[in-house]
Amino acid sequence: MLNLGFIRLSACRFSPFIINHSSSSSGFYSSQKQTISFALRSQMGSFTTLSQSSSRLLFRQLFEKESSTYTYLLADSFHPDKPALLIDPVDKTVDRDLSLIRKLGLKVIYAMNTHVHADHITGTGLIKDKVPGIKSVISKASGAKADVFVEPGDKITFGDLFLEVRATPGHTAGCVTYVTGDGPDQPQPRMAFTGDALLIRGCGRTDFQNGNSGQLYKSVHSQIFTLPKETFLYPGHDYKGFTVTTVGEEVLYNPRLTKDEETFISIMQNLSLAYPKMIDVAVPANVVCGLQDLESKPN
Ligand SMILES: N[C@@H](CCC(=O)N[C@@H](CSS)C(=O)NCC(=O)O)C(=O)O
Repeated sequence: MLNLGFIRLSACRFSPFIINHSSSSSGFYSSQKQTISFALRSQMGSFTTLSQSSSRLLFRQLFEKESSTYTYLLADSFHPDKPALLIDPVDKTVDRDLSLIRKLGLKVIYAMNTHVHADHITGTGLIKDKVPGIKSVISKASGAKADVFVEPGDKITFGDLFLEVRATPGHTAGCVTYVTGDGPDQPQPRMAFTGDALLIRGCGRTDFQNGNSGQLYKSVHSQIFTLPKETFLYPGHDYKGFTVTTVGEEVLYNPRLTKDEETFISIMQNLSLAYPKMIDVAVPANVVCGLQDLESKPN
């Protein structure tokens, strides 16, 4: 088990305002530790609280419109270095993302991918060119190049916060979901960055890159649906304008994954989706960290 850092406990401060994540929208700021006291929770896991601690976790959901991809920026804003990471950066929006990171005074230490993408080129290679010392991260099972290879159960630490790695294969063999830490000083409710394993009211397709519908069904059920129902789920894409969901919502309303496994496999076999337009360019680039034209550069 890899632990990429040291986790320290820290004190919490409390500020009395109301936040309702169930109606949150893109770019909303998430919190570090919402207290459970005075909380109202529905069956779907939407969550309203009348008090919360001030924000250790700085969180931004960023969008790349051509591929409808979400990139996520997370940082420990209480730590003196403000260490930050990006999940699933896109080549076309690297300058925007790095400019935001500079403006917020963050030090980005990891550029992470949930999997080898087929529809866009990762921004990781460009970011490595522009940010000295940053480390690229991907799962060992992906077979792609990176500085750090993660496996299920590993922790990725940034300041006093961390992400846990869960294997969610099926869209690709190496797909992982990054979940915020479990513990009193980690953001509550937890947040899971599901890549293309789970989409809002959908899931990743399984018809290329060693996709496997049965594996996707089992991994989502065992690694995502077992999280607390109020856990926020942030997908790698959305094609309908949605931004966030919860475990509770998807367990009730996901039109594919609420079915039994046999029906799910049949649904997936009959999706008849067009192949991603960029697949022949994107996959070869992404297995080398988006650096296919820069082979002399480090990964
Ligand atoms: N039209 C887009 C690709 C759309 C697509 O296939 N999305 C993937 C995730 S990116 S590989 C997917 O799994 N979709 C599932 C679904 O149900 O839509 C393009 O040409 O790039």
